[in-house]
Amino acid sequence: MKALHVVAAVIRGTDGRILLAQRPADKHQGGLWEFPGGKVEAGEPVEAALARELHEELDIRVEQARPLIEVRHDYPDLSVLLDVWEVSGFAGTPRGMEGQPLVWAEESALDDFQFPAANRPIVTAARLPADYLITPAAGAAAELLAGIERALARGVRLLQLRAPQLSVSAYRALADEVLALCAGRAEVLLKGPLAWVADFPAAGWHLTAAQLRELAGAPRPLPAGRWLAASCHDAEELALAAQLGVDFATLSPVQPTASHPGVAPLGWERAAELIRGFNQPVYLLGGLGPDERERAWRSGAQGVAGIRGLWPC
Ligand SMILES: Nc1nc2c([nH]c(=O)n2[C@H]2C[C@H](O)[C@@H](COP(=O)(O)OP(=O)(O)OP(=O)(O)O)O2)c(=O)[nH]1
Ligand SMILES: [Mg+2]
Repeated sequence: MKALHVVAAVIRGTDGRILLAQRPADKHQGGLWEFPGGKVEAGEPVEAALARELHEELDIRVEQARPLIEVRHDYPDLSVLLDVWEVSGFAGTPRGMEGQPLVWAEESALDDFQFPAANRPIVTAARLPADYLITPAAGAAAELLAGIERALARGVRLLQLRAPQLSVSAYRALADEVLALCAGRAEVLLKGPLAWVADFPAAGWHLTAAQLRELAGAPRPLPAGRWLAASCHDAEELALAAQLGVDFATLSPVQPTASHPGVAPLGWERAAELIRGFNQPVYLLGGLGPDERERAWRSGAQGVAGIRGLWPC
């Protein structure tokens, strides 16, 4: 089958809205909305292709960009590798140089647009931040709550409430408080038995690798509007996560960690290779913090997950 390498851009305005363009009716995936971009030419560096396509199609000059996600998709007639970058700085005012309609869409309104089938993971990646905070496995409920409040003040937008130090009833009570505190400010994923899912309708769910294995072959246990993530450590778990339809995964441990001294780390190269085989956003985890965010992006990840550096002491 014909294979295409395409570069596409999630272009974000200063108000957070995202620029979409409508594909001409007579082209492949015609009439659908897309993230602006086009074919990478033979031998052309991807970043150069990004700059060229956005200049040709929108008359803008890219000033700030970082890799967001790579998506592989097989259409019946064509297989595409979409190399998606987030563009957060540009010069000029975008205009449709090929006559294509443009629209600045709110993140929350992206579901109202019809995209090509390959774009689902891109929409997910566009909605997720670069950092995924996991709460520390020590401390009383009140301390965790105070820490989360400080993290919110610092701009944390996605967090996993993990508190193995608490009893079941203390965890569930804390979950209610955390969800109330985070409402409208950050997305919260809980950990625990799937039997609890209906008790916390505002929460997403973060599955352990053991839960993933138990769910093998089952349908997605949460509706599409609620975040579903899973902890993965190898290709097999990533495959189970993909099969279950998770929105994103964590992949660990990338580096040695004090909390899991006996576990061999994946290392950066293996992590990047595993990410290439998985079509949804991945947060890298294990001995990482904001200092490794850039390296995580270059490895194909959405960003970093963790406590260190993200948890405000
Ligand atoms: N730009 C872009 N292409 C996408 C998206 N989703 C998706 O499946 N595609 C597919 C559709 C096309 O098969 C291919 C992009 O090719 P294209 O026709 O836009 O390439 P181009 O801009 O270089 O166009 P042309 O000069 O060849 O006319 O990738 C998306 O969000 N943005
Ligand atoms: Mg194009």
